[in-house]
Formats: sequence, C-alpha cells, structure tokens
Amino acid sequence: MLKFAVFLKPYKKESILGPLFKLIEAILELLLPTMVALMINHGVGKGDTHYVWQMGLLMLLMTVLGFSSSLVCQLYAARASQGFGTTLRNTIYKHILSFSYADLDKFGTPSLINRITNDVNQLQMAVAMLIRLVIRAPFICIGAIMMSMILDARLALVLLAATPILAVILYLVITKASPLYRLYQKKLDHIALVLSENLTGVRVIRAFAKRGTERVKFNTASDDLTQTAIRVGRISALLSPATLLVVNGAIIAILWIGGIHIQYGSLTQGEIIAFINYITQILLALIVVTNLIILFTKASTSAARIQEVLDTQASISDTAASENQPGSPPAPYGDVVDTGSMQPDSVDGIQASLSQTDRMSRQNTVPAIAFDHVSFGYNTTGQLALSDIDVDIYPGETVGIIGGTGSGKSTFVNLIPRFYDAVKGSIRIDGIDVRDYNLTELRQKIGIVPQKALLFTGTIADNIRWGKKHATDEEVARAAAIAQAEEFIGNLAGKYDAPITRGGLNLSGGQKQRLTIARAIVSNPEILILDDSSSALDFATDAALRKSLRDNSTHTTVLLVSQRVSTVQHADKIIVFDEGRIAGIGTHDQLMTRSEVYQEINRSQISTQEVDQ
Ligand SMILES: Nc1ncnc2c1ncn2[C@@H]1O[C@H](COP(=O)(O)OP(=O)(O)OP(=O)(O)O)[C@@H](O)[C@H]1O
Repeated sequence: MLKFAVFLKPYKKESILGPLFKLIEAILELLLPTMVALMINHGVGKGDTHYVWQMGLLMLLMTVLGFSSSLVCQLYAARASQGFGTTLRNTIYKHILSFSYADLDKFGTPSLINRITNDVNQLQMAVAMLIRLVIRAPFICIGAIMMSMILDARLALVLLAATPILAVILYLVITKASPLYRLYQKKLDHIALVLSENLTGVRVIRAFAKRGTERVKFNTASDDLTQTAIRVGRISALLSPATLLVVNGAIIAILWIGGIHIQYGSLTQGEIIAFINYITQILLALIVVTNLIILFTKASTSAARIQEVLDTQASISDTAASENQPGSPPAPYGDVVDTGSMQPDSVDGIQASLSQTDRMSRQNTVPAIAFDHVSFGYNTTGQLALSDIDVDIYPGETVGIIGGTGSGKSTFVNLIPRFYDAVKGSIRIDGIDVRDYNLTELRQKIGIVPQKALLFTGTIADNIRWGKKHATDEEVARAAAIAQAEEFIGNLAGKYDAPITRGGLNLSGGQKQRLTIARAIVSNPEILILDDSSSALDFATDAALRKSLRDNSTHTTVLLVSQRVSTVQHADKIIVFDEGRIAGIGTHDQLMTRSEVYQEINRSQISTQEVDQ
C-alpha cells in the first residue's frame, strides 16, 4: 500500500497538517478528564465556585478549539483523499488505455471497471481515515494510558494487562478476514460481469424469453456475494464486542481496585472519575482502531488489485512518445487518427528513414500487407486461432475474406493494426514488420470498421470526425456519401448535427454500420478493413457500398471480411478461411473450380436463398 503514497505527493500540506490539527484536538481531549478531576477535588470538594467557573470556562474554550481543529482536519482529509482518488483513477485509466486486446482479455472489462471504481474508492476512504484517525486514535490510546499512569500507576497496570489480549483478538480477526475480502472482491467482479451482460443484452433476453433464467443467474451471483459478505461481516463484527468485553472487564477491575484505594484514602473521588474517563477514551479509541484495521485490511486487498493492473506492462507498445502523451489516448478500435497534418517522413520509425522515391518504388513491388507464416492463439484458450497464414496483398487490391463462423477472419484482420501480436511468423506493411512501426503511425495507415458498430455520444458529424479530427464539412459529407449514409442523414432532423445517444441507441443497425464505415474512410486510409461491417445492410445497399468504395478508393487496399459470397465475389482476390487455416486463395471463378470449402459456402448460401424465396 505504501507504493500509493506517491499519489499523495501533491497533497503534502494536507497530509501533514491534517493529522497535526487532529493531534491538537486529541491533546485537548486528553487534558479534559484531569481538569474534571481538578474541578471536583479543588472546586466542588472545597466549595470554591470561582474555581469551578474558571475551570468550566477553560474547558469550554478547549472544546471549541478542539472542534475547530477537527473541522480543519476534516477539510484537509477530504481534499487530500479526493485528490488522491482522482489522480489514481486517472493513472489507472491512462494505463488501461495502453493495454492491448490480450491484456484487456486477461482482466475482463467488469473487473477493470470494479478496480477503477470500487477499489479506488476503498483506497480513497482509507486515505481520508488515515489523515483523520491514524495518529489521533493511537495517540489517544497511548496518551490516556500515560495520563492514567500519572494519576495512579498501579491502576494503570490493569490497562496494560488488557493490551496483549486485545492484540491476539485483532490478529485472529485480520488473518481470518483478509482472504475473505479478496474473495468478496472477486465475487463483486463476477456480479458486475453478470450485470453488464444482462443489461447490454436486455433485448436479446426478452426476445428469447430468458428473463427467468437470467433472473436466477443474477440471484445466484447476488446470493453468493451476500454469503461471502455475511461471512466477512460475522468475523469483523466480532471485533467491537470483543474489544468492549476486554475493556469493560478492565473497567470493572479498576472500579474494584479503585474502591479499595478510596477506602484506604490513597485515591480521591476526582481521580477515580478521571480514571474512568480515560478508560472510556481508550475504549472509544480502540473501537476506532479496530474499525481502521478492518478498513485497511479491505484497502490492502484493493491496493493489490490495483497494483496488479499497474504492474501489467502493455504487451504491445512502442517507445515513441506520441502514443503516450497525456491527453492523447491511443486510437480506439475502428478509429483512424487525423493524418491531415502529419508528414509521413516526420514521424519516428524505420519508415522515416526511407526517401520518397524509395517508398514509391517499394509500393509498386512490395505487398501492402504480407503475412509470412503467421500463427496466433488467444492466451486464454491456448489453442491456435490462426495457423501458418502465408499471403501477400498488393496495394490497391480489394481482397475478400470469407469463411465459416470462428474460422479466424476477424483474428486475421486484427493482427494487421497490432491489436494482437502474432506468436509465430511476421506481418509486414509496405515491407516493414508491424512491430517496427510506431503504433500511431501504423494505425494511421489503417481504417478499420469493427464487426460491432460502436458510436459515441455526440453528433453525426462528431462521430465521423473521430476518423479525422479536422475533417472539413465537405470531407465529412463525402465520407458519408461513399458509406451510403448520406440519404438517411439528410432525413434526420438536424442532419449532420443530429445527436447520437449512448452508443447509437437512436439509430438502426444498418445506419450505425454506415456511420462507422464513414468514420473509417474519412481520412482516406491506405488500408481499409471492413470486418463483416455490412451484415446489417440489404443486398442493394451492400452492392452500392462496394461500388462506391471501388470507384472512390482506387489507391486504397481494401479488405472485405464477410460470410456472404455476394459481398466478396467481385473482389480482386478472395482468401478462404477454414478452422484457422487458409483453405484457398483466388478469384471467385478460380475458387469455384478449385476450392471445396468455397464451393460449399457458395452452395449453402444459394440453397438458403432458395429456401428464403
Ligand atoms: N478474444 C478472444 N479470446 C479467446 N478466443 C477468441 C477471441 N476471439 C476469438 N476467439 C476464438 O478464435 C477463433 C477465431 O475467431 P474469429 O473471431 O477470428 O472468427 P471469425 O471467422 O471472425 O468468426 P465470425 O465470422 O463468427 O466473426 C474462434 O474459435 C474464437 O472462439
């Protein structure tokens, strides 16, 4: 947990002054019982009203001063803990943005959300408590013991005897509760996963009448979490009563021994009242300390979970500063960064060392994309999703990628912008290994339209400009026209300024797909990848889209991933995938004569169409 102290650095003043103000309050609080004893012994006992008034006023003044100090401390604690939480959250978020798809897969989105919210909150609370109570509570404990020792050392021995008993109780509770807290956080992750699946898939759940099943699933996860919470609660709940029992036992012993002392005249009534006051202070401080220990046990579990995220080095990264500059998160999936203002030669990497002539001549001879005996597997499964892929795609070619579900088409295209890295072989863009590119430069070359159309809150134009920040209105309109989105945008109230709400909830599937295509093509990328992104379009719109892409992007290398033969049949070249391997490469006519897998796909689609008719 100490590692996180660095996030408190900007709040040094608050972190030092806060506890100091609390200390002033604690000192004043510690003096009060002795003053009560003095008031009883010298004022009440001797009938000196003036002394009682004097002491009373002084005590009032001390209380006001203590209260003001406490308020200042609260203010500092709130400032420091909120600032700490914000900086930590921002740091984790920035770090997560650098993760590759494989890193994201490792944690899972719900767990990452929990870590950045719940776990950070837990630490934030610990920081606030640390400033407010961590010095005060032990100080009161130790101070009260010392003050009571000054009053009567023999009676104070009773208190000291109770200390090891309390220490054993604390140790037992912490060792039992810590693993349960970890389990609790894991179950919280699970419930977040179930919840996010249910909420995002609410339409599907209703369509398939699965409300009952999903309710049971959620209730089971929720009950499981409750059971763990109850187990943790039971153990933690033991702590306060056990502390009370030990301290109350000590009070009884002190009253008994104190009574005997009073009888013999070696202790005054004022002193015994002060003694009881000190024990009550110790008791309250101990309850605070036990609660602090529970809070810190939880916080240390959260700290470990956050540290795990921060310790994960992005498995795909480059050394260039441009990728990691604050405020410039890496281009998200489906996004192309503005290339308008960038000179290709001005960026880092091997390509910067190539002359313009070199590049031109390379473009003519070197494949735009080359897969050189590439194999790839997702970490989680251990199986290969792609095996020995060896293919060249030339500049300006339109390449169809077809295959059954799960045959590896999306995996193939995801390797090109380095969303994942190949485990064997290499992928080259314009003759250069993708691993030798600066990531930003690499992704600027590629416009990718993901399978799942995802838009962002803003206007239609804002969403298209995700592809090129400073695109002119004409460029936005041209991209929309190529993507066959012009007509439906024209029918919207507000046209290009029409709002898009929560990921495109107010648009149809086909409309969303066309906007994601416009977003990818607005920057005129060298390589355009459409990953089954016209699946929601009708045949006529799909055909019109392909024609306009062909007419408007003659220099762009286009990869069309689809399960429909009709989408890819006019491509210059079609790559057929089957169970992670290439089962055939060629034109439609060539494959119809020599690829069994392609023939089978074609046959199944013709028969489906016949059935449909
Ligand atoms: N993130 C992932 N983690 C683990 N396995 C994955 C992941 N994504 C895909 N796979 C697996 O890799 C294989 C290839 O999947 P891929 O998505 O590339 O297929 P596809 O041909 O694009 O399928 P579809 O046409 O249905 O989209 C499948 O067996 C799939 O289960």
